[in-house]
Parts: sequence; C-alpha cells; structure tokens
Amino acid sequence: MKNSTLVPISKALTATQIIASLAKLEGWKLSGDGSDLVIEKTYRFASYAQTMTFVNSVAWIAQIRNHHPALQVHFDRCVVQYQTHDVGGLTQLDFDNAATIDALPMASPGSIS
Ligand SMILES: C[C@H](O)[C@H](O)[C@H]1CNC2=NC(N)=NC(=O)C2=N1
Repeated sequence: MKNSTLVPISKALTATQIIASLAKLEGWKLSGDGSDLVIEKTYRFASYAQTMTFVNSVAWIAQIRNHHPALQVHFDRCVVQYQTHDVGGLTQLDFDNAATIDALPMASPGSIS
C-alpha cells in the first residue's frame, strides 16, 4: 500500500532544530551543504550477505514510507543519507526514518547472533 497520503509534507527544519534532532540519534552526522545537506550514517557488517539484508530492509521501509534515502552499498558497509528533496532541506521525516532504520535488529552490531 502506498501511504504518501498518510505522511504530511514536512517543512524544512531550522539549524537549531537540526542540531537538537541530531543529538537524539546515535552515529548520524551532517554532510554536504546548502541544498546538498544530508544526514548520514555508515552501518558496518561482517559479510556482504548481512549488508544486503540490511539494504533490502531499508528499501522496504523506504517504499512503505515513500521516503527514500541515498544508499552507498559496499561489501561490508552501507552509507545511508537522508534529505527531503521536495523541500530542498532536512525535515522531521528524515530524522523519523533515521530512527526507524536504527531500530532494525541488524543495524546494531551484536544485537542478534
Ligand atoms: C512524488 C514522491 O512521492 C516524492 O517525490 C517523494 C518520494 N521520496 C522522497 N524521498 C526523499 N528522501 N525525499 C523526498 O522529498 C521524497 N519525495
């Protein structure tokens, strides 16, 4: 089911709001500037199979939420970047989706055996 009608279009956050939101997340940082500003995190894995399990989970969340991160996929890691293209900035949606990905079981090393 497409839920784009369920997700309100967020307004671009102010610099103060961005700093406060970032402080609530583990391992996310700002990257780029101006209209290229993103929040970014690198997730590391022991194997390509684990990396791809993570990437596929992120892809499904992106489809369900209709909010799509940029992904750099490597053998043992994936770099995830969020921004809201529609407003040319960072929005609450970016931080909500970052927190959702952090909650995936395979996103935390040692959380599953
Ligand atoms: C038309 C479509 O729903 C929009 O372009 C959505 C799709 N996914 C998106 N993903 C991200 N990261 N930012 C957006 O602004 C965005 N917009």
